[in-house]
Amino acid sequence: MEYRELRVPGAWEINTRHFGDDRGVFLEWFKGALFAGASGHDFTLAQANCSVSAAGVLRGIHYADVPPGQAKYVTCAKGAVLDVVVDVRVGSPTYGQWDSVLLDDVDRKAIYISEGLGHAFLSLEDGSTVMYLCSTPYSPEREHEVSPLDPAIGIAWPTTARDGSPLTYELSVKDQAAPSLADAAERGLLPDFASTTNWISSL
Ligand SMILES: Cc1cn([C@H]2C[C@H](O)[C@@H](COP(=O)(O)OP(=O)(O)O[C@H]3O[C@@H](C)C(=O)[C@@H](O)[C@H]3O)O2)c(=O)[nH]c1=O
Repeated sequence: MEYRELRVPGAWEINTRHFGDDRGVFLEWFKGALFAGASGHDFTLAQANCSVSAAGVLRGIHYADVPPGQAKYVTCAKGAVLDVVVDVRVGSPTYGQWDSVLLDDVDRKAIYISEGLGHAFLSLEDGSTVMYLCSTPYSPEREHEVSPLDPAIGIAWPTTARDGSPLTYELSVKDQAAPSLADAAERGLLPDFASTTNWISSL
């Protein structure tokens, strides 16, 4: 396994090692001790999620109030998604910046998104199946969203699917109504960088 910190500090790309044989393939996509050693983040599993999305489905940008926040360790078991991390931590040196990792059933990478960061993904194929481990249980009243199409963030979402066909973005009603990053900041909805990093280092 190889770990690479992304342009947004607190987010990592994880490259997995594949063992292929006549039966198919085997791989480890999460190893707690190795990951903690590489990243300094001691990930404790509280919940595991799965979502299945048609091509063009765009979920996010989502984040949870810190503390405790919700760290996520994400992979794509089937299909392909462009997975994006956005720095929504007010006061962060990389505030408003984003980075992405292609998660698919070929490279079988994973991405880690620490507490206080925004997370979104776009499905590039029908039936894309995203599996993610969460550090805290779902708490709807503590979960927030920022528009994934906010031009000030400027995420370069792909316009074509894996097979080259054009994509029409499909967002939930909640995500369609999500504020811009600037609006969320003005309304005091965003995590604070200093308290987030203090909280993580106390874990
Ligand atoms: C996220 C979540 C949703 N739900 C329910 C609430 C709702 O009825 C239904 C669909 O929820 P949502 O529309 O919020 O699902 P979705 O838009 O897929 O939300 C997810 O997006 C990605 C980008 C993330 O990072 C996740 O943490 C999560 O926020 O599932 C749970 O029961 N548990 C959960 O952990």
